[in-house]
Amino acid sequence: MSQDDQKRLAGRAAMRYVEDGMIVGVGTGSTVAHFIDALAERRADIEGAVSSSEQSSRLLKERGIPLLDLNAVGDIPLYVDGADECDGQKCLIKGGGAALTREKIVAAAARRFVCIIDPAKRVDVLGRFPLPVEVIPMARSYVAREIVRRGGQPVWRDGVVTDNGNWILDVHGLRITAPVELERELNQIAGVVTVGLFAQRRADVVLVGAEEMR
Ligand SMILES: O=C[C@H](O)[C@H](O)[C@H](O)COP(=O)(O)O
Repeated sequence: MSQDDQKRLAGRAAMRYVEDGMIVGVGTGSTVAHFIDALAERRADIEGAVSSSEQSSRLLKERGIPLLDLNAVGDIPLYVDGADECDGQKCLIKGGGAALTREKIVAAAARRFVCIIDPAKRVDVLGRFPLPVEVIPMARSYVAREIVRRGGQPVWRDGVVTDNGNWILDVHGLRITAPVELERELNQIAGVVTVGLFAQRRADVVLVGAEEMR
């Protein structure tokens, strides 16, 4: 089974958490694209979707799913999103697609976070995937130096501008054994907008796309 098939199975499996009349928070990425396809089949049953990126907003619009403004809806019952890595405590690395900030906002506003991944994303210790950090452009060099002081090797994702007009540093060389503490610490560096560690608000449910889901 291909990795894309595994993503499709995970995306479709998340539909069991979607209830009639619901407002659904929608993440970003190739696994979420499969979820959006499945959600489109039930678009008449739901109230609409709160999107976490311009990319997902486009997909949702193309499939006729009403887009809702987070400021107008308050808390949302369900958020479905992928991840770049997931450990045994449901802590995640996210932001490989640069959507981490809006993803973190929608996840924070959601009562339940269902994470959809293929098996390659599961790890014992987070950090093999470089940790994305969104930074205010003028702070790039300062934040990079602060990260080096903490043992990381930041690499600027040159040419990428986030939906919020900011830049991304990908931090290599971390072995993240205390994700909550690291998330808190990196968040406090001036100029950091969002750390792609989802540990304080981690997933509630993780669905791993695999053959036995068929
Ligand atoms: O910024 C992107 C997001 O955090 C994605 O959820 C993450 O990169 C996983 O994407 P994919 O499902 O394409 O592997």
